[in-house]
Amino acid sequence: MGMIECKNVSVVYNNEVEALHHIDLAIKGPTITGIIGPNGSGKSTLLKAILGMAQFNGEINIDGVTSKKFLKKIAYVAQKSLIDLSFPITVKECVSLGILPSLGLFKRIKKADWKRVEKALDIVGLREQEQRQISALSGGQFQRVLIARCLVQNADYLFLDEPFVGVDMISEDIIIKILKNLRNEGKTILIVHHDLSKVKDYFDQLVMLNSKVIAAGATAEVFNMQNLKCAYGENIFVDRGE
Ligand SMILES: Nc1ncnc2c1ncn2[C@@H]1O[C@H](COP(=O)(O)OP(=O)(O)OP(=O)(O)O)[C@@H](O)[C@H]1O
Repeated sequence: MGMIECKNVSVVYNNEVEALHHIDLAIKGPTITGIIGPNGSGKSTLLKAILGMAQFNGEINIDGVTSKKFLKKIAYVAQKSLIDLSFPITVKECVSLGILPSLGLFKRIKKADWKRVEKALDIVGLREQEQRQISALSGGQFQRVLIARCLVQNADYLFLDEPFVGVDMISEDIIIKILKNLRNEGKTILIVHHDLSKVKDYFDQLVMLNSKVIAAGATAEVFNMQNLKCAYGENIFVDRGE
């Protein structure tokens, strides 16, 4: 239980940008695994490939089964920039969307489900804000709403893309504590992350990317100067014109 395997996975966008190059990985849960690497190194693409949102060559299995059959078991929070905050919906309604994947077509949300929504709002500390519009929240509060939605979904796998960007320290602390609890309950959590200062505190495993896998494994073994230089070496920024 809790094994994500990528075998010889490559992703090429528009026949020209090779975002991932022959990725071989085995991530064993329960874990909070950080995916780090410079801009454009394929971090988001790796999550999207596992989720079936990016076309790939190679093979991706979860618990030994092709990942496409697993989509219901993965809760996913995309990069914040991709989410429409102006959508007119309350905090509580937004969290209740996490119930939909497990709900049959045209079935209504039951009382017990609303209780789960309320419990999730308690955990992220937003119960008192449940009737507010999401557009009125701070970045950190909104990220907590998205975490609450994942809690309601009760997925075995949780993928978060840059969850701490534009998030205040209090929210970040609340979120990381929740994630550590989830890991301790047996979940497998993958986080795309760019702030290297927190890596040792947050992640028990790391995948260091630069289109290829530079290193992967326990944070204590992978997070060293040699690997960092290999992943973040000067040339990559120049090559990509950034
Ligand atoms: N939909 C797309 N179409 C074309 N090219 C894409 C697409 N998505 C990503 N790319 C390119 O693929 C490469 C990897 O992108 P990706 O977003 O996976 O990297 P990243 O490491 O998550 O970057 P960042 O840290 O900037 O978010 C980049 O060169 C990017 O420009």
